[in-house]
Amino acid sequence: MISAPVIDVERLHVSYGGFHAVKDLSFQVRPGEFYALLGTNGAGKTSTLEVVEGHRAATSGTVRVFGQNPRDRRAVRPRTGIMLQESGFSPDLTVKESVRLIGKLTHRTDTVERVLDIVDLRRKAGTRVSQLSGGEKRRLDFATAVYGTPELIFLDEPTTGLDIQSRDALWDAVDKLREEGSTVVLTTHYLEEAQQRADRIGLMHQGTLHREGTVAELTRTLPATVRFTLPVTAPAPPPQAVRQSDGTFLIETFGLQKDLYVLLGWAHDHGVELRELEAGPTRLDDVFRSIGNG
Ligand SMILES: Nc1ncnc2c1ncn2[C@@H]1O[C@H](COP(=O)(O)OP(=O)(O)OP(=O)(O)O)[C@@H](O)[C@H]1O
Repeated sequence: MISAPVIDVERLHVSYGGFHAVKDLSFQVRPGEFYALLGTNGAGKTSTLEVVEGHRAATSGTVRVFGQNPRDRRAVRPRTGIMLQESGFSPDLTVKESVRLIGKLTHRTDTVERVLDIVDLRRKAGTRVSQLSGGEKRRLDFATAVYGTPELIFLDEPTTGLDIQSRDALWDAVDKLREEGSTVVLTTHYLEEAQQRADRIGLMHQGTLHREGTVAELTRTLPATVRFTLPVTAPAPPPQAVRQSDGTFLIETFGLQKDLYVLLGWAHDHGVELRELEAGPTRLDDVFRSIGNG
C-alpha cells in the first residue's frame, strides 16, 4: 500500500498583483522522505513554501499537509517544525526562554535541556538572544525544527552562517530526526548539501517545476567529467581528453569508469603523473547551469 503523501501540492498558483510567481505547480512529498526544493533566484520557492507552511493563501490550486489545509494551524502546526531564515526570537529573551516558548507554541512535548544539547547551546542557556553570534542564532532557529521531534520539518537555508562543525552537527541531528521517521523539506543554495542528502529534488525555475527526481535521475542526461593536468614533457594523452584554454585536460563521458580506466592505464604505461586529477559524476551545479539551455 502506498501511504498518503505528507505534502500534496496540486496546480498551485501564487500571484502578487498581476505577477505570477508560481504557475501550475504540482508535487508531493512522501512520509519519511527528504525532499529538497531548489531553484534559481526568484523561482518561487519561498512563495511556494509560505503556502505549504500555512503563512500565505494560495491564489488558486490545492495544498494539503497531512491531508489538511495548512491554513488550519491547529491541525498542522503541532506536527510541523519550521526553521525559517529568521525565526524572529525576541532579542530580550534568553536562549532557554526562547526554547521554552517554542514548546508552548508548538504544543509538543520535550525537555529544554535535550533541545539545548542537540543545538549545542546549553552553555548559552542564560544568554539573551541579542548577544548571540550569527551562528548561535542560527542554531537557536534550528531548535524550532528539533523541539518535540516533529513529523514534518522545513529547513530554509539551514546552514547559512554556520561553521563546519556546526554544519556537521546540524546534519547529524537531521539524520537522527529522520531515523525517528520525520519528513524533511529543505531549501538551500548549497547544492552539495542537497546532492548528498535528498531522496528527491524538485528544481524550480520561473515559477514552475523545471525538473524533479533523484540526484541520479537529474544528472543522468549530463556527462560525468575527468579533469587533470600533465607535465610539459608528457606525450599526448588519449583522444577522449580535450585540452582546455587554461591548459587542463577534460574528458566528458557517460562511461566514467571505462574512460578513467583507459586514462590511468595510459598514464601507467607512459610513466606519466596525472596532476590535479579529479573525476566524478555530474554535479547538481551542472544541472543548474543547464537550466535555460533546454
Ligand atoms: N510580496 C511580493 N510582492 C511582489 N512580488 C513578490 C513578492 N514576493 C515575491 N515576489 C516575486 O515573486 C518571485 C518569486 O519570489 P520567491 O521569493 O518566491 O522566489 P525564491 O525562489 O524564493 O527566490 P530566491 O532564491 O531568490 O530567494 C520573484 O520574482 C519575486 O520578486
